[in-house]
Parts: sequence; C-alpha cells; structure tokens
Amino acid sequence: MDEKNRMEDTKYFEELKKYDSPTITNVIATYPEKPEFCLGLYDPWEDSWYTNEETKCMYPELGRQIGYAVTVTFGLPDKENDHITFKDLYQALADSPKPTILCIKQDFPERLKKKNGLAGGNMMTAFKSLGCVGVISDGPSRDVDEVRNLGIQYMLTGVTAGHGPFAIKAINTTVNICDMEVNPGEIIHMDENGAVKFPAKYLAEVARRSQILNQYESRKQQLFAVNNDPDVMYEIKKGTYQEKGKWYMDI
Ligand SMILES: O=C([O-])CC(=O)C(=O)O
Ligand SMILES: [Mg+2]
Repeated sequence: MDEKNRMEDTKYFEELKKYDSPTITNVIATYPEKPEFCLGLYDPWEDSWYTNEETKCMYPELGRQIGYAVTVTFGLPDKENDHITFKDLYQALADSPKPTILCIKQDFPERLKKKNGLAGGNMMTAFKSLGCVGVISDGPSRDVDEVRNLGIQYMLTGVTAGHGPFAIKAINTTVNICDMEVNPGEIIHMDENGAVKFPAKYLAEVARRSQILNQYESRKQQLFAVNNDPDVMYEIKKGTYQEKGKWYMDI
C-alpha cells in the first residue's frame, strides 16, 4: 500500500472512532433491508463477521480502537516441527500497515486454553512499539494491571495468572476469533460492545454511511425521548413520523 492510500485510511480511522461498534455492524450487514446506510456485506446471522459474547473488552474506558488485522496462532510446543519464532511475529507486525490489531488464536486443548494466561506486559509492550493498538484473542491472557497503563486495548475471554509452555504455530493465516473470521489486512473496529471486521476497501463507504446512520439514530432517540403516544412512537420506529409535513426519519 502506498503512502497516499495509507494517509487516506488513517483519516477514515479517526472518523470511524467517532462511532461505536454497533453502528459499524449496522452499516456492514445488520440491516440489509436498509440500503440507505447498510452495505449488506455479510449474512447478518450466518456469516462470521463480529465477535460473540465470549471475548470481553478489558479497558472500556480506553474507547474505540481500529486498525489492520495481523493474525497469529499459538499452540502447544512440538520441538520437531516448530520453526516460527517471535522474530517472525515482530516482523509481521512491523511489515503491516499501521495501526495494527493483533488477533491471537489459541489453539490448545480446551482444558489448557481456559488457564492459558498467554500474553502479558512484556508481549504487549513489544507489540505496542511495533504499532499495535489492540489485541483480541479467543482465550485468556494476564498482566491486565500492567497493560492498563500502556493504552493498548485487550479483548479476552478472561484472565488467568499463569501458563505452561507454548509455541507460535502460524502467522497471518485466516483465524476465527469467537466467531469473527479474520483475514490479515482486514479492518477491525472494537470497543466495549465487541469487535467487527470488514475488508479495507470499504473504509470510505463505512465512514460515510456511519455518519448517515448516526444522524438518523440521534434524531430517532430525540423523538422517542419526548413522545409517549404508542401510535406516534410506532411511526417514529418505522421512520415515517411527520412534523409540519416533513419526514424527519426519511433519509
Ligand atoms: O510469559 C509471558 O511471556 C507472558 C507474559 O506474562 C508477558 O508477556 O509479560
Ligand atoms: Mg508478564
């Protein structure tokens, strides 16, 4: 990606941080019957494009983060076959457009995965130095107190204090993180509601449509806040509410 495109993307990242991840999901796929704002990129129920309830945002106060996905898979060591090192992971982060969101797949037997405090203050400091603004994983990690001060987001299924030996199994392959299937280079937007992904080529459209939807929902909530007649409320919900002949909900 050339410098000009990267600058453009960064502009959209700042814009998309104005909106929460439910707004982004609404624009990506949740309302296919609303083409005014919804791109309809996925089947909202059946495709794997946002995280389920299993992964939780550790630092809601940090707000929204957005970046390019880099993926890594960890598993149990197998000395004969393991050849990928942390240097390869650092290099992948260094080579990716920035900022990055590192998606960590934990490919362990379930019993061990539940007690795998995989990443911590050392790893997260190194990742941050390489341009990473968030880590999302389908398992636990640790050092949440240390990492809090770094200003880098952690999305995890939980927290555990220890771990046993592990090894890197793959870098930049497609991974499934709590029902969000991520390809390297895709955009990930995340906050305390969860994470959602989409292909980078849609950045401008997602930003444009998020603004439309945000205005639409703000207006809808203003009207709901001052109306309590069920008939009127139903008109507001449908987007057919009229005031002085003007269709406020029509976008
Ligand atoms: O043992 C590890 O490498 C995980 C950890 O605590 C850290 O990164 O600080
Ligand atoms: Mg540590």
